[in-house]
This record gives sequence, C-alpha cells and structure tokens, in this order.
Amino acid sequence: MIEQDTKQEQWQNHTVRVAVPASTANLGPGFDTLGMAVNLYSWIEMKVSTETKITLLGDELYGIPTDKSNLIYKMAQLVFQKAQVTIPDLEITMYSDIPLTRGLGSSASAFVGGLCAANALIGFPLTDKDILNISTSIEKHPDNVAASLYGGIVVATWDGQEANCIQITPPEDLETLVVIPEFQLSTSKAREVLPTGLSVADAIFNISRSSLLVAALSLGKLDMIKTGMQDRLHQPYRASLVPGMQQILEQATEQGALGIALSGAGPTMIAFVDRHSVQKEQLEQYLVDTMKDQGINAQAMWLKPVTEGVIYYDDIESHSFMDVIKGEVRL
Ligand SMILES: Nc1ncnc2c1ncn2[C@@H]1O[C@H](COP(=O)(O)OP(=O)(O)O)[C@@H](O)[C@H]1O
Ligand SMILES: N[C@@H](CCOP(=O)(O)O)C(=O)O
Repeated sequence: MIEQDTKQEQWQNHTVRVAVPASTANLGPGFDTLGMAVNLYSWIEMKVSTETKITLLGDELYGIPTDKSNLIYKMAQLVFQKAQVTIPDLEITMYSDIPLTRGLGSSASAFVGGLCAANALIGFPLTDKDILNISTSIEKHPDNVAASLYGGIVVATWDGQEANCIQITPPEDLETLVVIPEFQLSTSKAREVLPTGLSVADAIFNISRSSLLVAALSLGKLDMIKTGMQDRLHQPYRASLVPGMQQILEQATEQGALGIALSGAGPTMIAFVDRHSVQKEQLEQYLVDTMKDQGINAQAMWLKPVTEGVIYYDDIESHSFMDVIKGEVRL
C-alpha cells in the first residue's frame, strides 16, 4: 500500500496526450476481420487529479456523458484495475474529428484511446497486445480496434479470448473517398438485420474475395480491388438501411472508384481510389448526388490511409492541448 501511494504521488503531476486514428472496417468482404486506419483523429489528454473532470470539445462528441460513466474514464479504470493501481480521479479532455455512429470506428477509437492514455499515464504496464485483447473483448470487432491501435491495413482474428493481427502497409497510390450521410446508424442496429446463417456458396464467395483483396493490397495490385471488395455476407442485408447504397455498390466503379464498400456498419460508404485518377471530382459528385436523389444529405471527404496507429505526444510542456488539436504539433 505504501509503495502504491508513492507511485500515485509520482503520477500526480503526470499528463499524457494521445491521438487515435479513425478506422474503416470490413473493406467489403472481410466482415469483422479487415480494417484500415485513416487520417481522422480523436485526441485525449489525461492527468491524475483530486476530482474527476471530463471536458469534451468540438461538435462530434455532443451527447457523450461527462461523468464517471464516460467510456474513456471507464477504460482508464480498467487499465488501473489490471495494473493493480488505484487512481479514482482523472482530468480528461477529449476532442474528436471522427463522426459518431457513422461507420468510421468512433467507438473503437474511444476504447483504444482511453486504454492507451491510461496505460501511458502509469508507465505502460500493459503491452499493445494486452490492449488489443481488452479492447476487442469489449468492442467485439478486432477490425476496428486493431486498425486504430496499430495503423495501416489490418487482418485480425478474435476467438473470444485472444485477438491476433497482421498489418499490411497500404499501397502508396491508394486514397479513399468517404461519403458520410447526415444520419446516424448504430453498429448494433446494423447487425440486427444480418441473417443467422450463410450458404456455402456465399461463404466461398466471401472467402475468395477477402483473400484476393488482402493479396491485392499487399502487392499493390489495384486492378484486383474491384473484385476483391465484393461482398455477400453483410452488405446485401444492410443495403435497406442506407438509401442509395445498392446503386452506389453497383455503379461506383464506373464513376472512377477502384472498389466500393460500406464503411464498417455504415451508413458511410468508402470508395478506394487511385490517387492519380482523373475521375476524382466525377466520383465525388456521383456519390453525393446519388444520396441526395434519395433525400439524404451527405458529406464527401478524401481520406488517406495511415500507417501509424496510436500516437503518444512526448513534449507536453512546450505545447498546449489546443496546439496539438489544431495540428500545430506534428502527428
Ligand atoms: N469518445 C467517446 N466517448 C464515449 N462514447 C463514445 C465515444 N465515441 C463513441 N462513443 C460511443 O460509441 C457509439 C458509436 O459506436 P458505433 O455504433 O459502433 O459507431 P461507430 O463506432 O461506427 O462510430 C456512440 O453512440 C457513443 O455511444
Ligand atoms: N465489423 C463490424 C464493424 C463495425 O464498424 P463501425 O465503424 O460501424 O463501428 C460490423 O460491420 O458490424
């Protein structure tokens, strides 16, 4: 106990800051398996305090609780519990650019961010693999959490106890265009529409596409992405939840996409695009217009795959948290 108190004192003035990338899960056929980190971020600052205070900045975190039921606070307590440390009060500040409940992994980034910030706060007692296992056991989708944690393209598995993951460096010429509808669609709602069984023919279809996609992304064979992103496991069932989705899945490659998929559980759709493509504007217009024709306002955004996952900021003294958020400190 004496030793623990001394340790707590040691952490008393300690502040940590992390940035966590958003993720796009499934990449079409790799349901609950494939993911990729993209350059939209959540930032968390955490320090030991005498009273818990949670401050959420920006528009994206509207409605998230600021008491001890906050997910970041809860993740921190989980880390302290695993490390057998008692730190009841924390000052947490968070800012996020990741739209909530749209299929860009906001929940996974919050789980991973809370765990990683707390782990850094007490001197990294947990390994990244521990954090992968803990966050997957809560979030259940290793595709999102592995991408946010490690960055890059991830191929991940989860057996209910242990997650495993291999990273692939995204092809240099790969860019993505997301079209983000104005409405939210929770992952749980988008999982409710899935069937409980699958035909062998559909299973073969998805295994072959998913494997082809992994090979194509590993070797930079962009011409195979169109076939590799096809899916029969979840998208056909989710299409009814996203107006315009079916049409976009059928036509986007004619409008300049290398391949197209629902991002995570949606409603965002993600097009893979060759950064040299001359059809970028055409594709952007097509995606926004197709949703608009269905009465849905949607925002198009060009995102780059990122190879780095969670980023820890070392030089806390020289910069304010606002400098970090505004991008004045290099990611
Ligand atoms: N920073 C955060 N703090 C607390 N809860 C969060 C945070 N970010 C996301 N969440 C929770 O995750 C939910 C969205 O998760 P989900 O439906 O899986 O969609 P997605 O992860 O695609 O954004 C939000 O409605 C919110 O409850
Ligand atoms: N594999 C999951 C991914 C959910 O991703 P999210 O970004 O929508 O939370 C699924 O498709 O249900």
